[in-house]
Amino acid sequence: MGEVDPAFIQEPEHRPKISYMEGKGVPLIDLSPILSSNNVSAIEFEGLVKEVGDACKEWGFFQVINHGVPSEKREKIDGASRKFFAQSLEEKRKVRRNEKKVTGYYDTEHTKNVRDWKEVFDFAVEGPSIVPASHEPDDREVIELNNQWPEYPPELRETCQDYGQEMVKLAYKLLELIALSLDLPADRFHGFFKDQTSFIRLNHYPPCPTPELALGVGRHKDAGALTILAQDDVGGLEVKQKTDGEWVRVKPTPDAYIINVGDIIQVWSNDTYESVEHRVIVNSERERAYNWGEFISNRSQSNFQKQKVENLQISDFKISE
Ligand SMILES: O=C(O)CCC(=O)C(=O)O
Ligand SMILES: [Fe+2]
Repeated sequence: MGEVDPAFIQEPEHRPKISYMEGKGVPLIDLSPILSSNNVSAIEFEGLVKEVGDACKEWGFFQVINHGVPSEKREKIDGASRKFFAQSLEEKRKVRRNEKKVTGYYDTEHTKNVRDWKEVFDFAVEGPSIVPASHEPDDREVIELNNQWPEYPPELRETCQDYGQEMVKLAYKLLELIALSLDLPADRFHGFFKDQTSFIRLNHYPPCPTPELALGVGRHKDAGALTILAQDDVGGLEVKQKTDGEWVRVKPTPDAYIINVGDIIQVWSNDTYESVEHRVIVNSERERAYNWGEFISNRSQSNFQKQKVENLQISDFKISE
C-alpha cells in the first residue's frame, strides 16, 4: 500500500475533516455493577440498564470499562496480531480469503465501492460451523466455515480462540442489559444465538500518505447484532452524531471497549435503537492496529423472515412477540 491508487480516493463530500470535533463524546459506562453481582443494589443495577438504554437511543454507541475481559488476554491478541501483520504480503496472502474460504487475510475490501486503507484477518469464534451460502430464503446451499490459521505467529490460533470466548461472554452480558433496557426479559435474545456465527476481525490500518483523501473504512452501518471494538491509543473511529449528522471522533480510552448496535438490534428493538453510521480515518505517521469483534446471529435460524417487497428496507423486518 505505497502509492495512492485512485481506488482509495473518497468523493469530496465523504473525505475526513482535518480539524474535527471530539464533542461531548459517546457515553462511557462502568460495567462493574454486573461484575460484582453479590452486593449490587437494585437502584445501581437499574441505573446501569438506563444508561445503556439512553446510550443506545441517543448514540447507538457507547464505551464500557470494568467489563471483565482480562487485560492480559487483550494484550496477547494485540501482540500476536501485530506480528502477523508485520509479515510480507506474500506470507499473509497464504491465508487469503477467497470464494470458498470466507475467513482469513484480506487487503482489498471496498466500502461503498471505494477501497478501504486497511488489511484484515477474520476468524469465526465457534468454527467450524455450517452457515447458509446466502441470505436468499429459498437458497438451501450451505457453506462450511473453516478458519484458516497462518503458520506465524504460532500462538495466533490459540490466542484468538481464547479471546473469542471472552468476547462471547461480554456480548451476552451486553445483550442482557439491552433486552432489559427495552423492558424485555434479560434472556429475550439468547435463543437467537443458538446457531450464531460470531466473527472477530483483526484490523490493521497502515500509515497513509494522503489521509485527507482516503478512509480506513468508509461510512457504513454494522450488519450484525452487536459490535465490540477494542481501539488502540491512536484512535480514528468517527461516529455520525444523531442530533446533527456531524462526525464525532471517539476518544481512545485505555482498556475500554466500544460497543455499537448493529442492524439486527435495530430490528429486534423495532427501531427504538438505530444502527448508526461510522467510519475510520487514517493518518500519515502512525499505524493503527486493534481488534474488532462482531457478534452476529445466523439469520436463517432466527425468526428473521424476508418479506416480499421491492427495495427492502430495514423497517420491513419486525420481531414477533
Ligand atoms: O476499526 C474501527 O474503528 C471500526 C471498524 C469498523 O467499523 C468495521 O470494520 O465495521
Ligand atoms: Fe463498523
